[in-house]
Amino acid sequence: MIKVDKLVKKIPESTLLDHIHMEVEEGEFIAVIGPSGSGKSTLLKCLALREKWTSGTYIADGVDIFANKMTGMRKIRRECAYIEQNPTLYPKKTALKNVLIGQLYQTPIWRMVTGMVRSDDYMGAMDIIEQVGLLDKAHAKIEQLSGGERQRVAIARSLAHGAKVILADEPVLGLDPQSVDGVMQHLQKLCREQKITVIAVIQQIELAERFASRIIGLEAGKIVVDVKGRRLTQMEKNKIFS
Ligand SMILES: Nc1ncnc2c1ncn2[C@@H]1O[C@H](COP(=O)(O)OP(=O)(O)OP(=O)(O)O)[C@@H](O)[C@H]1O
Repeated sequence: MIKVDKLVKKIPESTLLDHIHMEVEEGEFIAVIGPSGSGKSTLLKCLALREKWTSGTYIADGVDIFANKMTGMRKIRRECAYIEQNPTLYPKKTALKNVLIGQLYQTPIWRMVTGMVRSDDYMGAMDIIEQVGLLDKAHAKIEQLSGGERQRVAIARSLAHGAKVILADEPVLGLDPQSVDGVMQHLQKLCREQKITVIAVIQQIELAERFASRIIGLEAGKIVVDVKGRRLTQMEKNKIFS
């Protein structure tokens, strides 16, 4: 579904990503791990086209993104959602309103201007809120929600926006253990049940092993470990955190 080949990201002083090759299937839950400064966030931003690539090829669902610039970029913008650590949400609006705002991207302009919400938009947003386990918080304002719940609203908003791939940058950093499990469980469920693809930067190896279907280890901008469906060996951990 996604094929990245020879992705290089350079800045004048150094090479941040060095010949990254990855093939990602629909419904995979990939945890990207690695030491600080190894290029994890840069990788996610490059996949979301928030960072310019120095070179490389990027194919999504058979579309060569850089060869078909306009359609390719539109496809990535629409289908690949980048979720920051502290996602920007409207604090005074409810979880439902925030998700509906995501959905409005797919709504005709006149509806956005008039603010008219169709009942099927409302139902769709509620369905998505249910998928991330926040039905009981749908009418709560963002400022009343915990960090983990806000993360889940951001995930729901990107799904409402039509995302098929969620690129989450440290979605559980700084959350309490219960919220960490809640966010990870819901990401896992989206992959398994909705065939959403998740690529998330996860700092703790134990969490990556418990929830992700695949672990990619980065070190100095290179993929040094790529394993599916199993724990890391001590040797693999040493390779990443040498
Ligand atoms: N736009 C930029 N200009 C200059 N240096 C950058 C830029 N973006 C990232 N870097 C540097 O590139 C390296 C990789 O950054 P990145 O944020 O991708 O690492 P990371 O693995 O996500 O780190 P952390 O775990 O600390 O968040 C770092 O040394 C960072 O300082």
